[in-house]
Amino acid sequence: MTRKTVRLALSGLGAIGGSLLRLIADGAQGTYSPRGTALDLRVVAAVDSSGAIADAAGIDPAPLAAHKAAGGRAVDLPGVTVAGRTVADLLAAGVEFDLLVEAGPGDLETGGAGLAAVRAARAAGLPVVLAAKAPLVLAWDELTGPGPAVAYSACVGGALPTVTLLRATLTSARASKIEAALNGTSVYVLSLIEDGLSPADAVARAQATGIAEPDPSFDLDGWDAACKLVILANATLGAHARLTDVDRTGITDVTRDDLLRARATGHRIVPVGTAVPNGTGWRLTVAPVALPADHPLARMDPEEMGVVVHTDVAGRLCATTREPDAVPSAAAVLRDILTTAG
Ligand SMILES: NC(=O)C1=CN([C@@H]2O[C@H](COP(=O)(O)OP(=O)(O)OC[C@H]3O[C@@H](n4cnc5c(N)ncnc54)[C@H](OP(=O)(O)O)[C@@H]3O)[C@@H](O)[C@H]2O)C=CC1
Ligand SMILES: N[C@@H](CC=O)C(=O)O
Repeated sequence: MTRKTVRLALSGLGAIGGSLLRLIADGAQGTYSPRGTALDLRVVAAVDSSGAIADAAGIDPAPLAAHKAAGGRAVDLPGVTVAGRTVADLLAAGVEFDLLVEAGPGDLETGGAGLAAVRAARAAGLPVVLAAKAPLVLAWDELTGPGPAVAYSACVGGALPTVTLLRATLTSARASKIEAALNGTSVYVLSLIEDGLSPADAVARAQATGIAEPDPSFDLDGWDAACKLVILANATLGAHARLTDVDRTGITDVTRDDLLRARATGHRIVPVGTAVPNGTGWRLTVAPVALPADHPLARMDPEEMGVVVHTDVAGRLCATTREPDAVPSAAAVLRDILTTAG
């Protein structure tokens, strides 16, 4: 049997990065890639807002996760070498790794440190697994074009393999409409508001689970859902869409009265990203929509996300995922690591 050590650099050590470290520490990956290679995952470098650290022998993932969960800075972890501030600094310092995981914050204007890290890794010939969506949305053609692999399933609905599912379905069918409720925070927050929580308390609850973005307006104003819709449409419909193509309305104007009134008429207001053909391309919208109560996305529980694809010959496909915290998305990152590196 083939056995392989995969040296990881992990950029971003928050909800996703920390969950991933714990999954690796627990051996949750089994030890096999989908191709049957036995993999030993070794974290040899890590980056947070304090800087970049490295240890060629491997940074023990459990103590690093515990150190971060306790509010520590990566550069203060005992026994590691500090190698600058960024992934590019790691590479310039000669730190060797086989794959970059990018799980830092997203900057939708410039791509920020995340896009810079992805570019540095790929320029060095290294594949990348993304949890951060901004690099992909801003540089779709570049990151999905020639060059080292970029895997991104965690960017489009956590552990729900939306891209794989839609690509398989659309191999022999044409989509007439895609509906995607893939911003878990908005679904959760609206459910809590409907239950009587204030918007501020509902957002605080979402933040406590680890699913909300560092800046929750990224969720509440529909940016995260718009990113996911762009990625989904580009990956499965060949849409060549950009963020500016999405007609976007967030959930901040939805009141408890709106939610209760919808219920009283047999509907539920759900934040939905929709793609429908508009002649030559696709019209993309993100907005809270009053769906009939028997619609698959209206039947989701507060911790679920889901996607529905309406097709010409393959029927209507629906899939949902229940994700009460960041762990399932970290599992999606792990799945991409095993698939890419194995
Ligand atoms: N949370 C979730 O459920 C999901 C999140 N994502 C995406 O994953 C990414 C991370 O999300 P999440 O873990 O929740 O976010 P967190 O805010 O929990 O963590 C962000 C991490 O990035 C670090 N960071 C900040 N600036 C930099 C920088 N310049 N270089 C490297 N690291 C930096 C932070 O450092 P420090 O610890 O020092 O503050 C922190 O460790 C986001 O892009 C998000 O959209 C995708 C799927 C699901
Ligand atoms: N903030 C996002 C996290 C995953 O992408 C969400 O709420 O779905």
